[in-house]
Amino acid sequence: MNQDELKKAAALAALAEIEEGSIVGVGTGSTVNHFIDGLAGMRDRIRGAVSSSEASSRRLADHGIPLVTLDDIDHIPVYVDGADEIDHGFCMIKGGGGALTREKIVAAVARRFVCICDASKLVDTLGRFPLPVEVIPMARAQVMRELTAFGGTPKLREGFVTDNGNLIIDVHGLAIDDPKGLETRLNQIVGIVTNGLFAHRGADVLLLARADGVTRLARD
Ligand SMILES: O=C(CO)[C@H](O)[C@H](O)COP(=O)(O)O
Repeated sequence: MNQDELKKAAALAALAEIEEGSIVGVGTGSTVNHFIDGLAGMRDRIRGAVSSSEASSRRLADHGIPLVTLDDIDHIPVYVDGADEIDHGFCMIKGGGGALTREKIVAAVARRFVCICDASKLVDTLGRFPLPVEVIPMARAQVMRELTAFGGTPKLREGFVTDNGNLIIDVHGLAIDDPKGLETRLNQIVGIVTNGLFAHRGADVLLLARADGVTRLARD
């Protein structure tokens, strides 16, 4: 199985996590695209979806899945999303697709976060994947100086603008031995909208695809 086939296997396994008649929280990325395609097959059994990006919204709409906004609801039973890295405590780095802010917002409204990954995403320590941060454009130089002081090497994602009209800076070389602490400290930097550490709100369930099948792991 290649990596995309593994992503698809994890994504389709997540369909079993969806509650009948519910609103589904939907993340962003190539793994989630497989999930959306699978969700289309059960669209008559859900009320609709809350999307975390324009790209996912378009794909959901193309499948005829009704879109719901957070103004219309007060909770989501299940949010399904991928990750760039996930550790054994279910803390994640997300934002490789640049949708981290809306992903964090939708995840915050969800009762359960179901993370769908191929096995290459499971790591002992987060940080080999550069940490994305979404930044207000006028603050970019100052934020880069602050991120350098954290010991990382910040690089602007050239030619990329988020769905919110902001920039993404990818921070290379961070040793993330305290994901919750770093998430909190990065949140203090003025000009950063969101950082890609999902540690305080980590995953609750991990569906991890390997060549011999998908394993369901639940947080204690
Ligand atoms: O956080 C994300 C998008 O902002 C994605 O979940 C993450 O980048 C994983 O993407 P893929 O499923 O394409 O490997």
